[in-house]
Amino acid sequence: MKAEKNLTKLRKSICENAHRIVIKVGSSVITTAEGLNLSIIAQLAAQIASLRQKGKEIILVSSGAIAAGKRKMKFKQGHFSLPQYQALAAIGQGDLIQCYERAFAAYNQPIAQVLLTKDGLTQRYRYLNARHTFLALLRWGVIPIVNENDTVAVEEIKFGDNDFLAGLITAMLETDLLIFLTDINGLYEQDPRIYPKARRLPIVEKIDAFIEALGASPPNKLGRGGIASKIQVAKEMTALGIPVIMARGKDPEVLCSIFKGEEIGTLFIPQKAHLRVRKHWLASLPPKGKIIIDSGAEKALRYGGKSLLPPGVKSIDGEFSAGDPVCCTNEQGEKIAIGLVNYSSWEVEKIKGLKTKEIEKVLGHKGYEEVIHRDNLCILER
Ligand SMILES: Nc1ncnc2c1ncn2[C@@H]1O[C@H](COP(=O)(O)OP(=O)(O)O)[C@@H](O)[C@H]1O
Ligand SMILES: N[C@@H](CCC(=O)OP(=O)(O)O)C(=O)O
Repeated sequence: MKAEKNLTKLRKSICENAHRIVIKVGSSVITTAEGLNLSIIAQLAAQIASLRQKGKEIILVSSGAIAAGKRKMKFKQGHFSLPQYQALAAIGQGDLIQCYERAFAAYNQPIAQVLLTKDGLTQRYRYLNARHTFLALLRWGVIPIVNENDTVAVEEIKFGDNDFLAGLITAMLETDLLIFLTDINGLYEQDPRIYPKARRLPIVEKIDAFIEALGASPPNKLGRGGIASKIQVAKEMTALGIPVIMARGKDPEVLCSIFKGEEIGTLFIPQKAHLRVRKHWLASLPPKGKIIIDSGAEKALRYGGKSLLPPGVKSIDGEFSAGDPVCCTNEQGEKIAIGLVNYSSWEVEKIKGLKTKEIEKVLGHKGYEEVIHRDNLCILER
């Protein structure tokens, strides 16, 4: 009873404090065998509009273009080649966005269509452009409605594309919460299609081997990645400190219930303090010294989310102890990041430019591979 009460409290506090939220809607939620399910779309729009009115920032990642394309072309279920799926997505995307446009217009809620590819986001300037565009939309109170740009995304269309895309956007925008709306009320301890008596897991504290093994079940006909991609993304997000909720999107009040803290679906608990909060704190620390890094390390830190390793260190400035905050700059003196350093200044002086495996030989001990671990680094915006 006490545990239940605590769980409700936890859910409530996560949802109440979540300001920026990514909601991913699977094809299984908004489509039927005949095409798009307009009443479900209307239902979701009503709930999302009410979250907006409460001041929440929402990014909606929605599948459904392929199903809409099939309806338009009057194709029955059948087998399609990859280019045909891509063509169907291109045909259906317009319809999908039109349906959302109409549904949100009822609440005077502006929306924007954003088509992305995962690999596009790994390129530095595209990543930054996408981030800035999203932030501009959110500042204007617009709901970005995102889908994979299926025409160019060959690999992605085959496996869990939008689940991963939702994860990428969640991390890119330092979102407070990711919600997967799918056709089932959360994660079950066994595949419920095979074991109808399987129990739902209301909470997952850690994504361990048992939870990961649940991902072995194949997706439904309409879905792409199935439960596996959701578990994988939940693992990545909770490691960043972002909670994830998985629930049934067709339940008429699903989002309202989630935000009331009701015990529905599965809550994946974050593994540490929210990245944004922690990084905010890091950025506020007065640096004790300076580490000058080369252009390869600058790129790895800024755009790769990587740790700072000894080979990337060119020189140091000032004296600091292990655990102190230090500022990383490039060779032109531009500040790149602030982080908590694993080694003292004299140790960094000795291991700078070396390969990681040489640390022990030079220092006589190797506590860490990284000079600064990425979890302890806050990249400064340009
Ligand atoms: N352990 C499990 N718990 C919950 N659902 C599971 C499990 N194993 C397999 N599934 C299936 O995964 C499906 C959800 O994945 P998917 O079809 O890809 O949805 P979406 O279209 O929302 O991305 C559910 O319908 C469910 O039948
Ligand atoms: N981009 C495709 C979605 C593919 C996809 O990820 O589907 P799902 O597993 O249902 O989220 C479409 O719009 O149909």
